[in-house]
Amino acid sequence: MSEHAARKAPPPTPRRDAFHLTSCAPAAWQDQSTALGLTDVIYRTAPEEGIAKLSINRPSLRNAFRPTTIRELKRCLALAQDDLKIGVIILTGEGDEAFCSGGDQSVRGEGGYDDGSEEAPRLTVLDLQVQMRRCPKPIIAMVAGYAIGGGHILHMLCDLTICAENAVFGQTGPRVGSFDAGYGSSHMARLVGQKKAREIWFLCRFYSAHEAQDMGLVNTVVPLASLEGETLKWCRRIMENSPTAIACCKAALNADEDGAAGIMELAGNATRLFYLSEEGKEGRNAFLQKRKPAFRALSTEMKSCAAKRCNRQVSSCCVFLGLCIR
Ligand SMILES: CC(C)(COP(=O)(O)OP(=O)(O)OC[C@H]1O[C@@H](n2cnc3c(N)ncnc32)[C@H](O)[C@@H]1OP(=O)(O)O)[C@@H](O)C(=O)NCCC(=O)NCCSC(=O)CCC(=O)c1ccccc1C(=O)O
Repeated sequence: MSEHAARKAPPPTPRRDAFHLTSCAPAAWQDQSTALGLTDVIYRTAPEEGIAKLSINRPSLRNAFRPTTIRELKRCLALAQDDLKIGVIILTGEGDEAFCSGGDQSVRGEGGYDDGSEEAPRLTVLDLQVQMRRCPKPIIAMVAGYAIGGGHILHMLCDLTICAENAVFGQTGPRVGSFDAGYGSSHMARLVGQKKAREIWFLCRFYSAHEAQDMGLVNTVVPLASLEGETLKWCRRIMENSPTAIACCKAALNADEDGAAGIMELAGNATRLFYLSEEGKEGRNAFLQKRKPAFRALSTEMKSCAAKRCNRQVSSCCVFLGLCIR
């Protein structure tokens, strides 16, 4: 085997990781689009499996988005986020030609995109980007064909990207008089590094699926015919794991890039978990019962020393803080 081929060969799957046994079978999708009155997006769910699929439905325009598309994507993402049965969300485009070719240039007006459906034309895709970052559930981009411009940024903002061999990635902003100075720049640089990010933006070249994988833009490349099966396999594996741990991992991985808003997401998870604790509930109960809270008297008889430094019984607060009061 040549040195190059050896470098390219996928590492053997460790035997104790049964990922290769996870099913690639088609999902039993339920199409919710008609009930929701959608025109630009198809919203499907497989509730038994906990998977939702949002698909941009403008294939004749390579799935370019207009304000209506973004509004529908935001609505469907909110539905998937709030649906307790859903644990993982796929974002894709209808057809094999394109994931998304970015903003629909035919409705690009003076101050933003304007298809007559919004009061004030603006760049509503930025709201969708923030919503994707804040969604506690993993979002997987399933990319066939072109992911270009604002469409490329949407795939980058997904937590994972599974793409077909026919996928093509790139920015065209500086060619068409646009740029994304937000996540489209900072997050790209985190994914591919500063030099490569400058190359992508300054040259507006297109990159193949394997080039994108080598740059760290995508997680895996599969034959087009296997794209949905492989994506479902990743979804099913995620669904086997702890949703709270995954939500906290996502918030943690976003936190440093998202500043105070990122820390807030992570900290919100900590507060929610604290609400579930005896100590958290005691504060609420004491207020409602108009008495002084007895935080330190809680659970002393129930918990043994987590630090295993003594055989004493300690309060839940000491267990959490790792304190051992001798
Ligand atoms: C994607 C292509 C490379 C595909 O090429 P090809 O397969 O040969 O197909 P075509 O014949 O070109 O296209 C078929 C048909 O679709 C129309 N079309 C394709 N893309 C668009 C589009 N983006 N807008 C409108 N129409 C589109 C095309 O005109 C054809 O129509 P016909 O009537 O049949 O002729 C190629 O299509 C291509 O290069 N497309 C343009 C890609 C592009 O430049 N996109 C816009 C980039 S800028 C952007 O997305 C900004 C987005 C935004 O809102 C934003 C703003 C500010 C900050 C951040 C953002 C953000 O993050 O998104």
